[in-house]
Amino acid sequence: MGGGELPGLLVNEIGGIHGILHGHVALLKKHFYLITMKEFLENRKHMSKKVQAIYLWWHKPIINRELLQSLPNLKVIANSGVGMDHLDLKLVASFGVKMANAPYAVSSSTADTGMALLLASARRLVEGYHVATSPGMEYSEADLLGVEVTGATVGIIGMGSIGYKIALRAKAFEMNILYHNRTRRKEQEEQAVGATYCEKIDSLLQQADFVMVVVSLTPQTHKLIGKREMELMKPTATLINISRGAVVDQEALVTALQTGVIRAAALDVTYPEPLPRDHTLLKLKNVIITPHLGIKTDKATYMVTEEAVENILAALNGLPIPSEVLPS
Ligand SMILES: O=CC(=O)O
Repeated sequence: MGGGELPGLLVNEIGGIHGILHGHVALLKKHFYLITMKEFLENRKHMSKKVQAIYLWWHKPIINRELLQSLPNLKVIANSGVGMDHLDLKLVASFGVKMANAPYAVSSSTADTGMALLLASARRLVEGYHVATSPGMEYSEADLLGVEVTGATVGIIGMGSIGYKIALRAKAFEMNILYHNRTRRKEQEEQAVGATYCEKIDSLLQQADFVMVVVSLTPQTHKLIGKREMELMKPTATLINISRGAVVDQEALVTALQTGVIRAAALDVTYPEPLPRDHTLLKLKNVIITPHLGIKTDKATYMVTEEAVENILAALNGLPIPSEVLPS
């Protein structure tokens, strides 16, 4: 069995779709005795006492009451990303277990995903790809006319670390920047990226050519962007969502895209993920969808593991957890 004195870390699997990447195993093994869910389930009695921490990779393993009840020595659950909507925070806290996310590691790569979608939609990259790779395909010049990004207005909803990095990038593209956030950023921070605060989301929606949704999914932000909000947007505006699918009312979005209420959408997140094969969103020409590419770069995924290691070690040593998440 092995494991020595190292604290036991439960992970869903190594490799595969829901498993930590092989390149991270050495880093984790330096600090922890790794236990996969398969090993745990095969030898539950022995393993359950060893587990002191869980590392969630893409929402796995699934944390429920039964699992929490079976882990008497569990002290902390560390997430490999920033969004914690997949976890019942109150339930976990009721077991005296701490939680942490990884906001620093993900901010640049996720902001890049947002900008990539903005540019791809503005300049009709996907339609252009189909034209270029289908010789003989009929199209008119007008079919590929895009929207000029320079001088356009981006409205960022959610100005946390990812939103701020989007503003930095938008500034480099000479865009006008509006933002909405629960709390206003400091004046120096606004000035550094040239961002203007909109206290009301409505005024941002009315002015933006590109609306970028970056908020976390909470009961307060569920379907934050619905029919009413889309109708406030300009008919020439594009909606970009890199947060969670459920922040946007997807039925309302389909109608808005079909009836010209808004120009286009670019979505890295949907509900469910992936969408069923026959979903209308997959058939609309004015939509770009990517499979939750968010943080997925080699560097960012490694950094989330480093951030998780830091968080877990702090929790196990009774020190303040750098990115602790508390139930609200
Ligand atoms: O989706 C990615 C994250 O929550 O960091």
